[in-house]
Amino acid sequence: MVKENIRKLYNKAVGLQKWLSGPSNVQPDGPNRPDPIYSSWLTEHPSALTSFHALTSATEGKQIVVFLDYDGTLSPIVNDPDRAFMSDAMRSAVREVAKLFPTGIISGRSRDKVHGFVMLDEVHYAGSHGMDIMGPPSRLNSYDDKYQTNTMDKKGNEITIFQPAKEYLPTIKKMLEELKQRTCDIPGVFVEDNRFCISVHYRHVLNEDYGDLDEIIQNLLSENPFFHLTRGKKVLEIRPSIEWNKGDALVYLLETMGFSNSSDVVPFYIGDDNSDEDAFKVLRSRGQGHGIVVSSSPRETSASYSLCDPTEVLSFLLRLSRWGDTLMS
Ligand SMILES: O=P(O)(O)OC[C@H]1O[C@H](O[C@H]2O[C@H](CO)[C@@H](O)[C@H](O)[C@H]2O)[C@H](O)[C@@H](O)[C@@H]1O
Repeated sequence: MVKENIRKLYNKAVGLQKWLSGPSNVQPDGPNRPDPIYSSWLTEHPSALTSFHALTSATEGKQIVVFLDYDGTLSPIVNDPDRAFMSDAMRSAVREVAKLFPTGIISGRSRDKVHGFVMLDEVHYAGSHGMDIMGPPSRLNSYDDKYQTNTMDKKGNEITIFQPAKEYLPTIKKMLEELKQRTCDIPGVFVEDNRFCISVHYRHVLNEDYGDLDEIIQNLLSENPFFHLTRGKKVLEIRPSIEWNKGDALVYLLETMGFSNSSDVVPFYIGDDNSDEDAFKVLRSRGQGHGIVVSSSPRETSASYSLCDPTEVLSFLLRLSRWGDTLMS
């Protein structure tokens, strides 16, 4: 009860601060304008950069595994989803990290699209919010064989593809076409095919048209009751209602990497959006590793640490690889 009241007060304070600072995102204040609410949030979710020593010293003798979200984490949020490119510096930092620690990228994008942006063969990919995983070769029999295929990648390496929403693909394709057709008269809508889920971007939709878009989506969902809606940054996402999310993908990848029951593994998960909270929750409930939320304003999160933006993510990854290098030498 007391905890609940504190949470309500905290939310009110955050709401009040957002209202005072206008409609745009609250940015962390520079050194000249200390932001008390952000500072107080940082005491709960310390910067992974300033806490780097604490974060890594507890990993001695253990295997670090790195999980990364894509949009808003490895690339900045931009107006055009097709142009959310990753910088060469970020790519090289991820490559260096992946040489030292097993690394997976878990994105809401389709697996092919996120691979196309990242362009690294050193990492494992999970697209469609974890519903399309390309991981190490797996003989895991706790997962249904009908969703798991052992195959070879383009370079002849053994891999496993795990697609727990496989049977919904034909319906998703129909829904995608329906949505494109039904929203074509609403200026600014962008319907993105993420293979096992559909992203409906409304960043460029006028406020007065939003109601029409919402109605179209609600109608489509009532015609397809086995699907539900989740929300991200100016995006509505239609997903099959299976019990599978980024947190499950993290567990699956850990298992296929050979760390299923290991207490000697420390997973780091870095992400910025609502869907990443599923992974933070898994780490918290397993009492394992560290969730690191990318956010420049206070928000409710199950992550323990924070980074302000992708630039800080880059600094963190560079530091991690430098630190990892010293361990190897
Ligand atoms: O799980 P993620 O890798 O973070 O993907 C989540 C969604 O990210 C993309 O949309 C977001 O980023 C766009 C580019 O910066 C931005 O324009 C959009 O407003 C954001 O919502 C992506 O386009 C979606 O498909 C992903 O599901």
